[in-house]
Amino acid sequence: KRGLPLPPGPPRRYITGNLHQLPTSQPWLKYADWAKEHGPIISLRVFHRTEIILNSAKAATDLLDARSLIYSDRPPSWMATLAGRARSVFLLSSAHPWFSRYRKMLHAGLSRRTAQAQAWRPAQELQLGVLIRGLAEKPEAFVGLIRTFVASTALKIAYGYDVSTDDDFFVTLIEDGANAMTKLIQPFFLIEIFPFLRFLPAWFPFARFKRVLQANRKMLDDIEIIPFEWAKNKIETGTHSDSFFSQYFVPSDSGSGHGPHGDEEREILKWTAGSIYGGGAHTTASAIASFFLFMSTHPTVQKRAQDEIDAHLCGAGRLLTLEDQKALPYVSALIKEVLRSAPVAPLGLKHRVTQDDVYNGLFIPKGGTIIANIWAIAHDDEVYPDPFAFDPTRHLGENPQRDPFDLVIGYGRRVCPGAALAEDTLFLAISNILAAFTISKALDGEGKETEPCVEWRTATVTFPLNLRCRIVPRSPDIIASLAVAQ
Ligand code: HEM
Repeated sequence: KRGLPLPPGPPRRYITGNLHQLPTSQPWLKYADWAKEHGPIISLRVFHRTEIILNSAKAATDLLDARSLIYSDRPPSWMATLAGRARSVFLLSSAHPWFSRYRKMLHAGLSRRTAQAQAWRPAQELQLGVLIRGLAEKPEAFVGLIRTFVASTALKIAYGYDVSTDDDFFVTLIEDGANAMTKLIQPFFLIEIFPFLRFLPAWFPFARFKRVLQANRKMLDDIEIIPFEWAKNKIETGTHSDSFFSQYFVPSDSGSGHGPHGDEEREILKWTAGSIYGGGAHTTASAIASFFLFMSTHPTVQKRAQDEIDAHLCGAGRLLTLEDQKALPYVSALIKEVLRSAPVAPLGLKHRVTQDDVYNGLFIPKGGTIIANIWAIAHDDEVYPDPFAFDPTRHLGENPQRDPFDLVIGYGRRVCPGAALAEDTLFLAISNILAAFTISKALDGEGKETEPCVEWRTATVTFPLNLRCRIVPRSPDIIASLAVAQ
């Protein structure tokens, strides 16, 4: 195998490889350009590390899905290990004995088919009411309202916790911890290339990362520990409400839970419950925010979706529920088109291959990092003709184009365990926002429409940049029905 060529890619320098060419802004665009030049699978080298980027759905599913047994590991992150986060759901090695236990627990707790998942409906619908009322009262604050909606949904489902205000204690705790982690990892990336640096003593001049880590360690640990202790206390005092946490913490002999039996199971519950906010909040917020942007730029699409909803509701001023989904195919197609046009995680999360492999005559070396360029896959004109047109009808009819949902939620044994929950939350939020409001371009000081910025932030989970819209109520009935329900 080792005699075969690596996937092609841009020319490298002798020692540093492609380091000088790594794009710092929206790297998925540059990778897609390189794929046009070199083919759908490209490789980059940074010092001695190889990164393989898969830019087509076929390559991603052939390798990450069909050969998932060897393609589902994560590249080790020394900074994350030093920060005590190597056991987080997102980073845990697929070879670790806890890996399948995490996956099983999340699958059972979040999958749509289980009875447990039905228990999340009231939480989703309650938070939805808060969102719609908030949009009616303070439309200019819509970005904050979206963030509160997803945070409240995630924390209610994970721990049974009610988010109270905009500066909620748990949300601030988790967000500050996650921001600190991002800031910690980026500037010290050399430790990932030269792991021996981790042995430097903290006082050593080049070991500033160790001192910074030590200073932040407690804040990072608190992300999972404080909600864990809060939820545990609620159960012990009999004041809890049903949640993912309570289902696994309440003892199995009580008849209502699956109770953890020891320290190890509690530790597993700590990480899995923590991953619901970590995996679900920013991703769902990103998709809802992109929906607002596309509605402001595509009034005809918005009108067609609203007409479909109005015809279905026949004047009944009520909230739409998941039972209405089947009757609203255009709205469902619109949601797919949002996820395709603006993939929430344009490069997914990195995988690692655990054995030497060969694909189409190309050598994929053991230990190589594998990246699915989800953005390129979702904009591949062989799968989605005219890929930059925002057109929900591509997902309708007898021969719909490939369902983007299957391509944007990751691959193989790492596929997103919250996908069904995300799909339900997005349907509830988007269909009801369309029923109750019309979204258009923001107005300037003279009352004229301004052109929106159609760009997304460079991050693992992206978000529209400088998002501004005008939101006007169109169904006072729906908003009023919420007040009555309250
Ligand atoms: C629009 C919404 C969402 C999108 C597009 C999305 C997408 C993704 C992607 C691309 C991955 C990486 C998979 C891979 O490595 O191949 C992932 C992982 C993950 N997602 Fe989601 N996600 C969404 C919502 C959610 C929700 C609501 C939750 C939790 C309730 C969640 C929890 C997770 C977790 C825990 C992982 C890590 C899985 C692992 O490493 O084994 N996600 N998601």
